[in-house]
Amino acid sequence: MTKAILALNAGSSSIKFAAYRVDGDDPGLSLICRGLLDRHASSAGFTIKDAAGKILDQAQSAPDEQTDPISPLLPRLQCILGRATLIAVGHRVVHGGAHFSAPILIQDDVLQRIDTLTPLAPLHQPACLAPIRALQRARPELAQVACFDTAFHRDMPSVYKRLPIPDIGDDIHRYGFHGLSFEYVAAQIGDPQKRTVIAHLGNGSSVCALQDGRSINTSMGLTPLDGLMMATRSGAIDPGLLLYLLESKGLSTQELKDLLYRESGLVGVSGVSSDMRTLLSASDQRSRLAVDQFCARAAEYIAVMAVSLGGLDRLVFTGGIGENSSQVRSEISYRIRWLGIELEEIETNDPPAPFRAHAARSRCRWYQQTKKR
Ligand SMILES: Nc1ncnc2c1ncn2[C@@H]1O[C@H](COP(=O)(O)OP(=O)(O)O)[C@@H](O)[C@H]1O
Ligand SMILES: CC(=O)OP(=O)(O)O
Ligand SMILES: [Mg+2]
Repeated sequence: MTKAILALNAGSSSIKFAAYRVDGDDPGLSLICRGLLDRHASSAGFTIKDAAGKILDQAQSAPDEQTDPISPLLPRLQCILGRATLIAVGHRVVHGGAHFSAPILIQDDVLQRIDTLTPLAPLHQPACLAPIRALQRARPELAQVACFDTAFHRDMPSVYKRLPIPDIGDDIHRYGFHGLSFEYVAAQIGDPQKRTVIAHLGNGSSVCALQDGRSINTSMGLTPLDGLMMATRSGAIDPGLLLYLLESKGLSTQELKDLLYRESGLVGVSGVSSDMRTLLSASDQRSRLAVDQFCARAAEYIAVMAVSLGGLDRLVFTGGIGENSSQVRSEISYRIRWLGIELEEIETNDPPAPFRAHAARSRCRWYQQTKKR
């Protein structure tokens, strides 16, 4: 029997997935297909491509992703898998809280614990849980495994992990997110002795400082609301503003949550869109300001990470914006040119695919993860 496994990454604006054939007993994996289910209103739909990038299946309108994002895709996926039998699914789960710092087989108690973390990641935990529950109903025989974004940051030193507040609970500290992405990039680029900052710029954005291949600091904290300005999230903001809005402007907790998680960031400043593609092609002042602010905040946090590392040897861009927008990469790099880095695009096979190096006239090397959808 040919076996296959599915990897699912439920992000805040998309679900990405990839199916792999499990080859032999010594588990080698070969990519069968990969896909993207886009939740943006302007580009909603899904695409499935084979390993060479050829489109195998496509539809314009996204399935009802809130209630059941994945079941409508299953028969289409099975068609592509042919006679290969799907045996397991690995899920990216954004918050692992204090309980989970390694992948775990999902059983009812695990599911409940993941759900209790919803207040700490309200855009993400429900988006991660929906496909897990849908697959439990549709394919109860499948093994489902949760892999946590927070796990990569578990050994951050106390100076960056601790929140500067009194002790109010062992589980209240900075966690950091996008860990699966950072871990993958770290493995791909090698040379762990280099002081490296990875900028994951997507619908959610964060940066990570890597020393000896491990996370020592990152811009997100207890929740994925901290740090950089994002598509719909404010990022770090004066905590006094929150008290003022609650006390003096009469906002309810729900209104405040919506404001910070869904109505701020690129969409809040531009008043137009949360999608960087739309803003880059717009010419109005507010869209321009939103892009400038996004780049300025990203540059500021890269500099913060460089302080944690005591310098910077290498900067890596990844995520939907980081991979695809040379304009954003250039604008950010211009703002941190004083760190002694210049952006010069060169193509090289070193480091290995899927990275393309941008390098390196002075002390820093730049990488871009190439499009592989
Ligand atoms: N060519 C592009 N230029 C600029 N931004 C892009 C481009 N392609 C995708 N993006 C941005 O990437 C974002 C999605 O990032 P991604 O990391 O894929 O999302 P998620 O956080 O949901 O996983 C989109 O909202 C869009 O703004
Ligand atoms: C943690 C986070 O912000 O994830 P995403 O980029 O998928 O929104
Ligand atoms: Mg993402």
